[in-house]
Amino acid sequence: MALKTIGPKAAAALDEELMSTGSFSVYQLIELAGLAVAQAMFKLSPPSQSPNILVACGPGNNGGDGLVAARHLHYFGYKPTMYYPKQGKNELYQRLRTQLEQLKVPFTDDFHAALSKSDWVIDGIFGFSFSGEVREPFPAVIKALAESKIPILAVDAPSSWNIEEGPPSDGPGKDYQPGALISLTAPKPLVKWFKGRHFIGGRFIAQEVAEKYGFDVPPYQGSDQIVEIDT
Ligand SMILES: NC(=O)C1=CN([C@@H]2O[C@H](COP(=O)(O)OP(=O)(O)OC[C@H]3O[C@@H](n4cnc5c(N)ncnc54)[C@H](OP(=O)(O)O)[C@@H]3O)[C@@H](O)[C@H]2O)[C@@H](O)CC1
Ligand SMILES: [K+]
Repeated sequence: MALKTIGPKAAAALDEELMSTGSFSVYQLIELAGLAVAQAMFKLSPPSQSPNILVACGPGNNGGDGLVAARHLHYFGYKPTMYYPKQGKNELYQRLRTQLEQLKVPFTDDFHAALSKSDWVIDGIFGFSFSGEVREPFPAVIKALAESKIPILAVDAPSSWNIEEGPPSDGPGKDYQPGALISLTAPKPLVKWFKGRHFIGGRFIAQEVAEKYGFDVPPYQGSDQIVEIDT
């Protein structure tokens, strides 16, 4: 049976509906999404095996998920390092950054040096609002991710992939195939081209909302914020 997915327009509409009719704040959604990302990381490799996690964050909410995930990773026992070259305007991002700085989580400008010292990378650069060609300063970062042998957990989408059409046929993300992906709330159409371990997170969708948008709430167990599914 084909996995039910939601496209970028439906995903953005769902976000809007959660925050209007659903009365959620973006703070809550990002917090729960980021917690799910951190849990997926723990499931993939605990801090005893891979303490050094490079968290690459973009300017939107995908980056916000990365900032929150890093805070939880710190408390889980990892040593996250942040690469956050283009901070978005929303005041929320500054709050999340300050929370990390207070924990002495380092922020670096040198992505390549940080990558060489990492055990895993979390790709929180672009999510469902990415479109077009990758703009500066991210092409070199995406290229390094595509070429790296270090395992990667992508948040909601492998950054630079077209949300509906998958991996780009050209450009820095041409050969980018991360080993793990966590789809938030529901998989996006690009999962058709994804070959690694696949988790779903974002445990804040009521059954009737999922039905309205045409996807399934996965079978979360106990207090888990994530479910691993077959790709
Ligand atoms: N309900 C859910 O599922 C929830 C989902 N959540 C998460 O939010 C994510 C969606 O977040 P989002 O809408 O803020 O946008 P996102 O994908 O982070 O990136 C957009 C930014 O990237 C940039 N940009 C775009 N194209 C570019 C290019 N070609 N080259 C370079 N830059 C480019 C552009 O910035 P600009 O360059 O315009 O300043 C824009 O601001 C979603 O995937 C999930 O992870 C949860 O946190 C909450 C609950
Ligand atoms: K991403």
